Amino acid sequence: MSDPKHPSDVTREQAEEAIRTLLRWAGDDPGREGLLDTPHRVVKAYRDWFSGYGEDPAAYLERTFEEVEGYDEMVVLRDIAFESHCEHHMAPIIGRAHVGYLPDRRVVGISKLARVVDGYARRFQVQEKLTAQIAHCIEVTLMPRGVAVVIEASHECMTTRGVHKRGVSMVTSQMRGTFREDARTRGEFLRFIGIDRGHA
Ligand SMILES: Nc1nc2c(ncn2[C@@H]2O[C@H](COP(=O)(O)OP(=O)(O)OP(=O)(O)O)[C@@H](O)[C@H]2O)c(=O)[nH]1
Ligand SMILES: [Zn+2]
Repeated sequence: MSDPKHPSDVTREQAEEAIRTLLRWAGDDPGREGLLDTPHRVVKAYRDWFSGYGEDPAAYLERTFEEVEGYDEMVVLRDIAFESHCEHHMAPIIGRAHVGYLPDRRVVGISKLARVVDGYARRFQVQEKLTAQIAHCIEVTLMPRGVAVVIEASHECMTTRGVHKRGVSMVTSQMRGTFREDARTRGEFLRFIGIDRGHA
């Protein structure tokens, strides 16, 4: 398999064989008509769900605009929908990320913050790690006065299996720089994203 963006030495044939094994292990027959193309489809789906391994999210923040005349307040991108997978069960994590930063001269094209979220989400994740990776990436590349990341997500490993608690969501946050040090800045961010009861 020669895909320069795919950072693995496993061939497509090997990956498809692994899917056939799982189908057999679940109790079905990978040779029956309805399942014949399934390993191919699953491998294709994995390319989509786990495309983050072929990306360097920091690269999205390289292009910045210096000095956006007269603007020195926080920039917030809220409700960034994402899909990820938990590293414990390989089950989907479906959620929304809210990202804010206080620019120090450099601002970034706003879509790039969503690309950073996806670049880390499309990997096997733990929500705390995902939250920290996004905050760290923005912090070290843009060097802003502060960064805030809040993620709300539901974990299918606890809604569709295990404890089976539907409707539960996990909330994580990372506050860096001014957002950590100054309660008013943090409060303003939480108000912007609509989580300001009992969090500030
Ligand atoms: N902190 C944290 N825990 C997670 C995340 N995703 C899944 N988990 C939890 O990881 C834990 C793994 O626990 P284990 O006891 O090893 O696995 P398990 O036997 O399948 O546990 P149950 O899910 O309780 O059935 C579970 O409690 C999951 O709910 C995450 O992003 N962050
Ligand atoms: Zn899980």
